[in-house]
Amino acid sequence: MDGRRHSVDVPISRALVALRRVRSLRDPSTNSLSKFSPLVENLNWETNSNNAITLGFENKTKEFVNVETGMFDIENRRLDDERDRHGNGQQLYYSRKSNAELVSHEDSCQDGNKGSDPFRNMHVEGSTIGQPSLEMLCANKSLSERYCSNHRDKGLELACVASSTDCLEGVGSCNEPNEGSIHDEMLYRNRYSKKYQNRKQSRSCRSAAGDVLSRVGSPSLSMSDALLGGSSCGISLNGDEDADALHSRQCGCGIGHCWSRPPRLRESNHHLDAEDQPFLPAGAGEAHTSEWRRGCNHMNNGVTLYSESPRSLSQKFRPKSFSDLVGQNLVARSLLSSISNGRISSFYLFHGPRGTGKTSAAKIFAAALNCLSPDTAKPCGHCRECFLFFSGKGSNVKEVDSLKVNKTQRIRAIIKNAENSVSSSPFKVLIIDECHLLREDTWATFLNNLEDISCRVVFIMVTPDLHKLPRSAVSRSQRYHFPKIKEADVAGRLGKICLEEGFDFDQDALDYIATKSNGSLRDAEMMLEQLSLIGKKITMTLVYELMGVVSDDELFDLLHLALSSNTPETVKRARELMRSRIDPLHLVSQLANIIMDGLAGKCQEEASEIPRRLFGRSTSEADMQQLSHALKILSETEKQLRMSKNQTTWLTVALLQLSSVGSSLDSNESRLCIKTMQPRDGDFCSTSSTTESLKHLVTCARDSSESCKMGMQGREQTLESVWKTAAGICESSSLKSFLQKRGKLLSINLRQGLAVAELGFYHSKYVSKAEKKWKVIAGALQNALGYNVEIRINLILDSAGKEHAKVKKGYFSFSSCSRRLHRRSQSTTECESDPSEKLDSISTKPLTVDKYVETGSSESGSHNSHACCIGKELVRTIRNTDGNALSIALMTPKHQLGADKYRNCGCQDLFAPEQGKQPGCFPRTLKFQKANASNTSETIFWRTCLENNPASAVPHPVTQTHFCPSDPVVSCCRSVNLNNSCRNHVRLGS
Ligand SMILES: Nc1ncnc2c1ncn2[C@@H]1O[C@H](COP(=O)(O)OP(=O)(O)OP(=O)(O)O)[C@@H](O)[C@H]1O
Ligand SMILES: [Zn+2]
Repeated sequence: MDGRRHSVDVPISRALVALRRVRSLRDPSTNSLSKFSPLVENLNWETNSNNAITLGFENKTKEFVNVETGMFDIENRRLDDERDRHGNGQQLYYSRKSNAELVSHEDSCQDGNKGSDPFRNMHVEGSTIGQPSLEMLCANKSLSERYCSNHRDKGLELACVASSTDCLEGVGSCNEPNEGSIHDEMLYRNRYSKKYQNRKQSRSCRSAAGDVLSRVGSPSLSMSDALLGGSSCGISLNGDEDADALHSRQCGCGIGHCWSRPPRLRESNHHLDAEDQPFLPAGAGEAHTSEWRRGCNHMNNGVTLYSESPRSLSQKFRPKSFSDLVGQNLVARSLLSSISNGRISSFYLFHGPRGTGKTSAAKIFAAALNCLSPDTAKPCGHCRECFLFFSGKGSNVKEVDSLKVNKTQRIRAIIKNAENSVSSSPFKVLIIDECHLLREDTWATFLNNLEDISCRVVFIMVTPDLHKLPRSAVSRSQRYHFPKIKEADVAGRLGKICLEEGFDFDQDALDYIATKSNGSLRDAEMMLEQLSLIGKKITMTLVYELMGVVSDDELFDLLHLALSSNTPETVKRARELMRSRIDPLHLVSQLANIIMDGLAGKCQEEASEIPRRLFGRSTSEADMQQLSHALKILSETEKQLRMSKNQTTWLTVALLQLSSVGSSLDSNESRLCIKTMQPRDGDFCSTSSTTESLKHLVTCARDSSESCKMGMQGREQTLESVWKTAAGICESSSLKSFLQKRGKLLSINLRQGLAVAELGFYHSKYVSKAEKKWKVIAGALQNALGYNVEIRINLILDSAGKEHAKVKKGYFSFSSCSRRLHRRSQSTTECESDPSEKLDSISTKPLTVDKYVETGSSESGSHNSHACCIGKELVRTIRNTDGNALSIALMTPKHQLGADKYRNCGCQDLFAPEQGKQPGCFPRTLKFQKANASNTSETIFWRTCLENNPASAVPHPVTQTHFCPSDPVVSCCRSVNLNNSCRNHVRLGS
């Protein structure tokens, strides 16, 4: 029997009993299982053919993997060796014992539990653990049949099919009198998992065995896990406040001094060597080991080491060799050749987008560094080092939680321990994932020590955010960039996975997933997994449904309607889509993608079809312009949608604007519209496409062209619907009906997150009523739009300058005052980002029309000529930088008033005193000073931009209001700079 593995066929219940006994073998003096740790470590489980599980108490052995069977094959050697050293100086030996001795051992254990220390005088040697003895130990033999099944057929080394409760029943029958049952233990642990953490420290041995046992009860338990319950704890948790749940599962051994035991049989017991020295200091944390192991049952060579099934496709198909790494050939080649050339650096930095294989590559590289194979294809997966690594038993490679090493002492200790623990293995490798989370001082300590680190210690830091790392760290590392994985590679990998997993699929669907994965193979695998769980064939429709995106056909349809200004249908279709499933943000990005493809069609053959599908004919330069304009609008809209609560409305607004530039249906007329929009020096200067479009929206309202009318219809609808929504939000029903009947939303102008809403009321008394309720109205609009709102309340006059009950379409509105409502958070940010916005945010106070200054300008022929396209009469309002209306200029002879009016209010003609001109007679260049204005920056200039008299232009001070009556749209530019171009502007009327 010597030199053979000693395994006995024993039903699982008995095995549990045996383990339970082990659990009960605490050293009463130290509450530690240390003396028996080898017993636990060397438990060997196997299935046998008669529905039983073999439990073997092994001696320390020389072990290797039998590649054919995929099993551990352990050559037992008698270990007449000192296994442990008890605290009282007595030595504990064990190897084989007669059954009788074993029984007495058990008895003594029980005795021990009753108070005496059974180990003190124990000397177990040369005994054979046999079935009879275990049967004697097992209280309930019949349970064994229930709990065990033959898993060899399934290629599993060990899996207990019994539920954990069942297993516990069996165990329960063997409860020691003075120990809580495992059931209790688990309940306790479940309920008080936190407390358990602390408790664990004091009674680590007991919980360790408990761990082993509880995991035996789990259907997903792997043999290796059971074995690793002890051996995987490369980190001693003793005294570590950071002990985490992972450790409660993994590091069950709690055998504090198993690390400090002097190494024996170094060559033959490699994985024990690993434990000889704590590679990491207490609390450094070891992460993901179990995850790594979980994925290890699909090694390249087909060796199945673990029966536990991986939790996800990602885990299952985690690359185990450089050849498994997809799309990172350059990195793989470089790392391999550094190994073959023996040029190993002590600090590697793997960076790149998420899910591109950085962590996997780090592990593969670590394994390759220690691989003993003479081949260049490393890691081989066969040699002892590879086995230890992939089985999770080795301790030469550690993955460290960056949050847990984030202390100067810790990182120092890690380095020190790594140095000290260098053993027969070529390298000690530390992988620190998410290393951008390390603090500056941790980095500093690390870098300071880097020079002195042994050449056999290798650090691999992994991060997706290189820019968050200190420059000094980056420059001292061997840097490897992991680029996004190409779509074709992702699709190829998905195809392989599908074939291997037996999924039914359409290649189109996989291609689409690849496109959507943004170069992250993990994202693609996750998506594939979700789709596979639906249990149908993986098709495009399924992908669309799951992703909440619309099909290309639907997209083309919608885009075609929008671009051809088919307003009613566009609105209808957009609503349908958004009502059904689509996320507006998704839709915007899909539309943008199609347009980009269409624009790329000029150079890409396959994409050239897109404009054709959109415009229904071969495309012109104008179409391309329209597409690029549409793209701008969509990109603006995307930003707005992120801030908006009312995404559907804004998306509809955006769609209706897509046709606003150079509609292919009616490009000439449309260009007319655009022409009126062209900003000139000193006029509008916003480059925002949305603002442009909204200007256009307003401009088109006055334009009689057919295409503009079509667009107008949609815009009116949208404004109406926004107004309706806003009115609906008002609580008071009288206000609701007042707003609906007496007012309307004339325009909305978006500007840097602020929606300037022009409201029109048909009578001055309504205007004053609206004035009184401005806060409620602004609040309602803010809710409806999801923006900070500035409202401008306008009196709508008819063409004869009279107030009237109903406004005619296309007529001009007159500004009277302005209010602004800011959401606090946004206004703060805006103020910080843009000084000019500070001025805006000041005006959160109610604003009043402080002075009306009327001035005649009859001699200005250009006024009238331009006014004709907006109505016969024109009133212009001048506002100060706060948006307060300072003056209103009525531009018709009928309303001409003498200069005395404005003189009365503190305004004066700029040149009149010097040039002897009568105030009011020189309307081209006038200076209005706000009454009682103490701050000269509030000086407002009103300049008529008569092209035939440029000399009338005054030099612009830094802050001024600039009117340009030659523009049919009344404009007020604030904060005009010296170059005569606006930094900011407000539209006063439309
Ligand atoms: N290049 C790749 N080749 C093969 N599989 C990959 C690759 N990249 C990612 N994967 C898959 O994605 C999973 C996660 O990969 P990994 O953790 O290595 O990515 P990562 O770049 O480190 O991501 P993160 O930065 O989020 O940690 C792997 O288990 C594997 O299934
Ligand atoms: Zn190897």
